[in-house]
Amino acid sequence: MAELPGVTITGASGRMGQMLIRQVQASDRLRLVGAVERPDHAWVGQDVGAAMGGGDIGIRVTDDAKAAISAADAVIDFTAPAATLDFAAHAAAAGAVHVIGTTGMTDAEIAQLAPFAEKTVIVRAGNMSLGVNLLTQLTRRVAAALDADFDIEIIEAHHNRKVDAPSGTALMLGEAAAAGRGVSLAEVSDRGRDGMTGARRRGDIGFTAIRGGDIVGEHDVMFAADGERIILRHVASDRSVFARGALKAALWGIGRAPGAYDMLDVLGLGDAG
Ligand SMILES: NC(=O)C1=CN([C@@H]2O[C@H](COP(=O)(O)OP(=O)(O)OC[C@H]3O[C@@H](n4cnc5c(N)ncnc54)[C@H](OP(=O)(O)O)[C@@H]3O)[C@@H](O)[C@H]2O)C=CC1
Ligand SMILES: O=C(O)C1=N[C@H](C(=O)O)C[C@H](O)C1
Repeated sequence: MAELPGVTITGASGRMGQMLIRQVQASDRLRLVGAVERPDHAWVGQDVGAAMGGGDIGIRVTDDAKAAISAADAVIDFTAPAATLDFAAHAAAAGAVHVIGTTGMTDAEIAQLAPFAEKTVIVRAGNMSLGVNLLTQLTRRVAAALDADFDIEIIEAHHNRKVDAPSGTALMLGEAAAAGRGVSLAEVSDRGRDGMTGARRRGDIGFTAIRGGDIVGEHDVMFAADGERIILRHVASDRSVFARGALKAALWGIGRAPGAYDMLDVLGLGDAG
């Protein structure tokens, strides 16, 4: 019987890294072949199952990302922007599918991925859940149906360890709303209100970030007009929704032509806007 496709997980000790390892171990379609952490991390050299508090699973955490990615058909990467760019170079050289969940990347960092997407499949999304990707399509439709009498506000809430704001999901939703309105998000984005801001500019898309406790990820898209409001909401209560999407993306990408893709491609939602 042919071996299952092998997957390497970067940022193995992280919140998402551990969730991804559990999901790959539970999968009957993928097998874990690598677990990467940064040099000097306490987990390096340990069996990743034991490091996570369980029994040995036969995969040692390594700081040799190049070797671990070369040994895999796909790498699933929820880490940090600089690390993701390093892993992209290794994935492109090895022809491994690179599933990127990392958020907080600047436009310049995202642009640096383009040459790697000529060599391998990159699937990148600020949120890998089915629900949020569907919500982007709903947001786009509602924004297209309403004029700028409806102020669009995106409110996101996350745990107190999150380092980037607005969340990657909030930005996806902002892009969807802007696309629905036929405007550029860069031109209408209002991210930082503090002090004497002046009245709200008609047509702006506003962002608010809440950080607290162990909130997994919550996003509201509010369309507020005089006398009425529409609120589209997604609540993630378990990180497995992101991990399951990432595994789906890895499987979808294996054997596909190189290119830059997102979860709408993976989920077949691309034409629903
Ligand atoms: N797209 C999506 O669906 C989702 C995206 N995310 C995003 O995923 C990212 C990670 O989130 P989360 O798991 O909560 O964060 P964590 O901080 O818990 O995990 C990040 C992990 O990446 C590791 N890391 C950072 N740099 C390197 C490196 N150079 N080499 C190897 N490992 C490295 C960190 O190690 P160390 O601790 O030593 O720094 C840590 O283990 C964030 O950008 C988050 O926004 C999260 C959930 C869903
Ligand atoms: O950091 C997180 O936790 C999350 N990050 C993603 C984002 O920035 O939108 C996705 C999810 O909301 C959880």
